[in-house]
Amino acid sequence: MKTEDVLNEFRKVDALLEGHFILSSGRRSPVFLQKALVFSHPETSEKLCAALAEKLKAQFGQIDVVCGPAVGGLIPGYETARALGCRAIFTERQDGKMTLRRGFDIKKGERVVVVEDIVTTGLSMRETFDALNLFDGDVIGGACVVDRSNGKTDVGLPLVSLAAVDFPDYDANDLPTELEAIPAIKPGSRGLK
Ligand SMILES: O=P(O)(O)OC[C@H]1O[C@H](OP(=O)(O)OP(=O)(O)O)[C@H](O)[C@@H]1O
Ligand SMILES: O=C(O)c1cc(=O)[nH]c(=O)[nH]1
Ligand SMILES: [Mg+2]
Repeated sequence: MKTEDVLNEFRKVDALLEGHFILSSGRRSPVFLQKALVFSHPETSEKLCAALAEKLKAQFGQIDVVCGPAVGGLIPGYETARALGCRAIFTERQDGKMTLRRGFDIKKGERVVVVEDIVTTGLSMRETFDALNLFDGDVIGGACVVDRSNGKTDVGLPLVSLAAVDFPDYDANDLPTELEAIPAIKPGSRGLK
């Protein structure tokens, strides 16, 4: 699948939003990919994640465990694991800190990949690597459906993306006038009370 094919899946379900958005990192953007709308269609999720799994196999070879960070990584993580025929686990935030809970374990020698929906600054991916590195097993890399940094983000390990785009984002204290004029909304779950 090409980047345009992936973006078309977002357009089809009106999930390529325009406005003023507060991203997980706190940065602001006039564009937001509302992945939850895309992943509410199981056949679309299956198609996207099967394509991502092919890229993962080509990059990493054997993969034993896929970890999808909650909330956004849950569905793509599970669906990619299904395509790979491996185990699916997830991390979640506990008092804001990305954590592996619920009795999930990673055995020595198991090769683990983190699958995110979206990567922008890569902070969530790095936090997930840190959470997983407290366990046995080898965290070998990451993947995402859309890389909003167009390949520029360094997550510290190899990163595979199904689509790479260059959507603008800004420091909250340095907004263009057209964004300042629109009230900001925060669609993601980081910091939710
Ligand atoms: O690369 P980053 O700058 O970290 O941004 C990407 C992260 O932002 C979103 O999560 P968010 O924390 O908004 O919550 P969600 O998973 O509930 O959407 C998305 O699911 C990624 O995890
Ligand atoms: O950076 C983010 O938080 C982010 C951007 C985006 O387009 N979609 C999303 O779910 N999160
Ligand atoms: Mg997330």
